[in-house]
Amino acid sequence: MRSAKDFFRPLAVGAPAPVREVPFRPSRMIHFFDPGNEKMAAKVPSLAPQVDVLLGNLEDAVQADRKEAARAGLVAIAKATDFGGTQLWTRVNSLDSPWALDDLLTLVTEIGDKLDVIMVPKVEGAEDIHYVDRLLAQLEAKAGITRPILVHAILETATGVANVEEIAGASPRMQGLSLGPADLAASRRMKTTRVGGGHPGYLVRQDPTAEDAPRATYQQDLWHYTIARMVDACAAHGILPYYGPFGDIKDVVACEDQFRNAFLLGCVGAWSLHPVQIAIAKRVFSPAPEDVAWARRVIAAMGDGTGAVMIDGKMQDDATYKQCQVVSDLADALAARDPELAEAYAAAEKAAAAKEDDR
Ligand SMILES: CC(=O)SCCNC(=O)CCNC(=O)[C@H](O)C(C)(C)COP(=O)(O)OP(=O)(O)OC[C@H]1O[C@@H](n2cnc3c(N)ncnc32)[C@H](O)[C@@H]1OP(=O)(O)O
Ligand SMILES: CC(=O)C(=O)O
Ligand SMILES: [Mg+2]
Repeated sequence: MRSAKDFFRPLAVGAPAPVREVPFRPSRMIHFFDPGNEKMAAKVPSLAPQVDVLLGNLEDAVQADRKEAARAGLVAIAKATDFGGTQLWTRVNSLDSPWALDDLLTLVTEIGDKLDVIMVPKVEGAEDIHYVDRLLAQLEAKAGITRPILVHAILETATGVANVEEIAGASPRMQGLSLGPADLAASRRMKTTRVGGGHPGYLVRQDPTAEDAPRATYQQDLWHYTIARMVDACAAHGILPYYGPFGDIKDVVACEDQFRNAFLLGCVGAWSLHPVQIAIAKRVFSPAPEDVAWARRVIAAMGDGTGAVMIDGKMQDDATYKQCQVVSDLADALAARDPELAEAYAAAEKAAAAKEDDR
C-alpha cells in the first residue's frame, strides 16, 4: 500500500499528475454501444448530443470473434467524431481475458486524448486497480497524454462487493463504480436470471388476519443492499455511484422504477443499453423542477444555513439545508449542460416564488 504522501504522485515518469478531486460531470446515462456493429456505430454522431456519456463496449455482449473489430471500430469512431461536451468512455475486457492488455495498449496510444474514463469489469480488489493505474500511467507518458484518464470499476463479483471500500479508494484515478447485477447474481449464486430489476419471488407477505382474508405481498428490491454499500463506499472516497444495466428493454416502467430507486439512494446515473432507455435515465436522474424549487426555498429561508425554521409546516435546520444543497447543486450542474432543464428549473422557481407572494 502506498503511503498517503505518495498517493497523488504520478506512477510513471512523464505521466500527467493525478486529479485531486473527481470532477463532477453530468453522467445521467452511460449509453452503451458496440463499436463493431455498423448500425450502432452509424448512430453515434446523432446520439452524442442526446446523452451525457457514450461508452464503446468491448466486453460482454461483443462476440469473441468480434473483439478486435470492436476495438478498431472504437478507435475509428473516436478519431472521426466531435463529441462536443459529451464524454467518451470505454469498457475494456476483463483483466484475465486474452484482450484486456491489447485493449489498453491500443486505446490509450491511439485515442487516449479523447477518452475520459476506462471502465474495468469484474474488479475484485485494489490490486486490479493498481495494475491498471500503473499501466495507464506508463501508456499516458508514452503517448504524451496531458490529463489523466480516469477509471471506473464494475461491482459484479461477490469478492468485489466484499472489497468495495478498498476498490473505491485504490487510486486517485477512481471516478466511480457501477452495479453489475448480471455477473454479480451469477457470482453469488443468486437464482435470478434477469439483468437487474426485481423478482416476483423476492417478497414479504402480510401477516395472517383473523378473518383469513387474502394476504397482500410486496415485492422487495434484490439490489438494495449492494447499491447502498456501493453508494457509501463512493461517498466516503469522493467518487460517483451508478446503477448498471436493466435488461428488460421492453419493460420501460420497471426500468424507470429501478433507476429511480438508485437515484433516491444516491446514484448519479445508470446505463442505457438501448435508445429507449436514454430518456428514462435523463428524466429520473435530473431532480424534478418542483423539488429543486423547494430546495432553493429552504436554502433562501435558512440564511447562513444554521438554526431552525418552519416552512409549510415542516421543520428545516442545518441538516435539511445540506440535503437541499445536494439537490440544488446537482440541478445547477445539469442545467449548465441542458438548456431545457435550466428553463424548467427557472420556471418552477418563479412559480414557487409567486405562490409564496400570494400567501
Ligand atoms: C450485463 C451487461 O454487461 S450489460 C452491457 C452489455 N450489453 C450491451 O451493451 C447491449 C447493448 N444493446 C444492444 O446490443 C441492443 O440494444 C439489443 C441487442 C439489446 C437490442 O438490439 P435490437 O434487437 O437491434 O433492438 P431494436 O430492434 O429495438 O433496435 C432499434 C434500432 O436501434 C439500434 N440500437 C439498439 N441498441 C442500440 C444502442 N445501444 N446504441 C445505438 N443504437 C442501438 C438498432 O441497431 C436498431 O437500429 P435500426 O433502426 O437502424 O435497425
Ligand atoms: C453490468 C454487468 O456487466 C453485469 O451486470 O454483469
Ligand atoms: Mg458483467
